Amino acid sequence: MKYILSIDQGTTSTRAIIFDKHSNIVAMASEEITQIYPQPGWVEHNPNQIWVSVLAVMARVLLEANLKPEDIKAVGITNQRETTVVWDRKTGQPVHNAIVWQSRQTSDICDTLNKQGYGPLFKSKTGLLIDAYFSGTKVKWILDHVPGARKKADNGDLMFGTIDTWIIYKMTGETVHVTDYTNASRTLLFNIHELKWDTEILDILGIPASMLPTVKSSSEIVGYSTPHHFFGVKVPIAGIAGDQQAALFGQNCFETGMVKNTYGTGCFMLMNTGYQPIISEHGLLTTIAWGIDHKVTYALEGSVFVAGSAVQWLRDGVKLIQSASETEALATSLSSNEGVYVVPAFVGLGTPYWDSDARGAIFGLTRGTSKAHFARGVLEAICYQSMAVLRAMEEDTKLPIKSFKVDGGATVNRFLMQFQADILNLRVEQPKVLETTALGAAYLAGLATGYWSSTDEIQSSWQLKEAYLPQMSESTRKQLIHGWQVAVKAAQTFKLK
Ligand SMILES: Nc1ncnc2c1ncn2[C@@H]1O[C@H](COP(=O)(O)OP(=O)(O)O)[C@@H](O)[C@H]1O
Ligand SMILES: O=P(O)(O)OC[C@H](O)CO
Repeated sequence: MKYILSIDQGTTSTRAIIFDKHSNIVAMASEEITQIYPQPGWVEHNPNQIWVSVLAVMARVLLEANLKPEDIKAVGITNQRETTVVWDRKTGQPVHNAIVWQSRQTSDICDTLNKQGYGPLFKSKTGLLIDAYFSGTKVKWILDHVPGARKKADNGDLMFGTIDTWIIYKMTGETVHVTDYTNASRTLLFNIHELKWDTEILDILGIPASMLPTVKSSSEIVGYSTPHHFFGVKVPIAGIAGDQQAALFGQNCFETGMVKNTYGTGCFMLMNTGYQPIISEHGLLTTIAWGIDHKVTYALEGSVFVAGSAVQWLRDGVKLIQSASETEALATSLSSNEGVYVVPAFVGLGTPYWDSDARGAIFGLTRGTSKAHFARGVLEAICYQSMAVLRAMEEDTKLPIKSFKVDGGATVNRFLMQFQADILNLRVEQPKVLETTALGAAYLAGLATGYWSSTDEIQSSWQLKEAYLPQMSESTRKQLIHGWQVAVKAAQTFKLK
């Protein structure tokens, strides 16, 4: 019997997971990644540490599963998106740390580009906003700031990659320089309509095309590990996708109108919008869901910046609780929010509000307000914010929501899931395998190598753990949503400058 090994290189850790043909997890290994904060607002990783962590978790997961390297049919790779590595073609060594997606060090470059009026051009070509989040300005920053980098780049001596590209380059003995459609679509350099690197944008940012990887399908053999890097065996690397897109695939959102929402530090929501890109009028990003057999499926994406991190704030900031799981009992100890709303706009508000100056607020306090109201308010806020993203998707696409599937660490909270179903008035589906990101990459690799024959076969092994059904009356739902909208508006009007 053969297995698929997925590498999930995330912001805080690198994981390797082995799956069997029935989508079961056979074994898992993970390793933390050091967060480097050179200046306030900057976040970097050491690319060599990332690569070593990949080697380590691959070895440990095989050991854990008691499998031989020969038992692995194919490897799938999924990764934190947008994070940028630039390295020297001759030495294979990075010229700078990886600049992480969260890092704001290129916000000045973005401000300038926005002031120059480039926003609409970039959006129409890439589906994205000009923001420090995406890779393009990070590459420019490295070329502008690392001594000698620009000259080397002009001579064709530098290579750029997102984390998938970097891992594959290393795994193939520094021979293969590729990425896939999903990761390319997060760089701000890729034309999502023409499906090629955009020369006009490259010129504006001063990035030579010679640095860029070849863009491949998300499900095809892009190369083989050198035996040296996979314990004596040559194994095909057959699936690549950015982590949110991999989760969409792992959740089997194969049809238009299917949505997944991941509840972690923040929430990432993606909706399959089919074969045509939809440019949002409500602050959503247009992105590539996957490309298979050179046919591309698109998605709309929206994010809630503060979700589980507001629960962490209850625990570590105001110290009202000792563990995240306490919030569930606290929230259910009340029969309603009793008019208390928490707006956790700690870093501004994302989709569809887009108000970076907004700050958090709590409304409706009375002498009877207790920590239960705070806990309930925080959990409710995650659901109201997710609702706002979903409503934006509905308005942009005019599509009915075919399914709403959830994953991520906070989905263990049953109050949260039930309240989400109630507020959306929608069935909320939680899968048995919550490692949907790694599973998505495994599916992509397995499809390319005949391990699974089709998405139909995959669908037959996808298992539902629990479906939360809406139970709230229409009038209560309306009243609660109205309260939230008033609270958000009030939070947005509180500006000290
Ligand atoms: N029982 C719970 N109730 C509410 N939130 C929770 C619970 N357990 C974990 N969380 C939140 O989920 C987040 C962790 O989820 P995870 O998917 O691991 O996040 P990430 O991948 O973003 O690090 C944390 O922010 C934590 O506060
Ligand atoms: O590493 P994660 O799971 O926090 O995901 C990061 C996202 O891909 C950033 O866009």
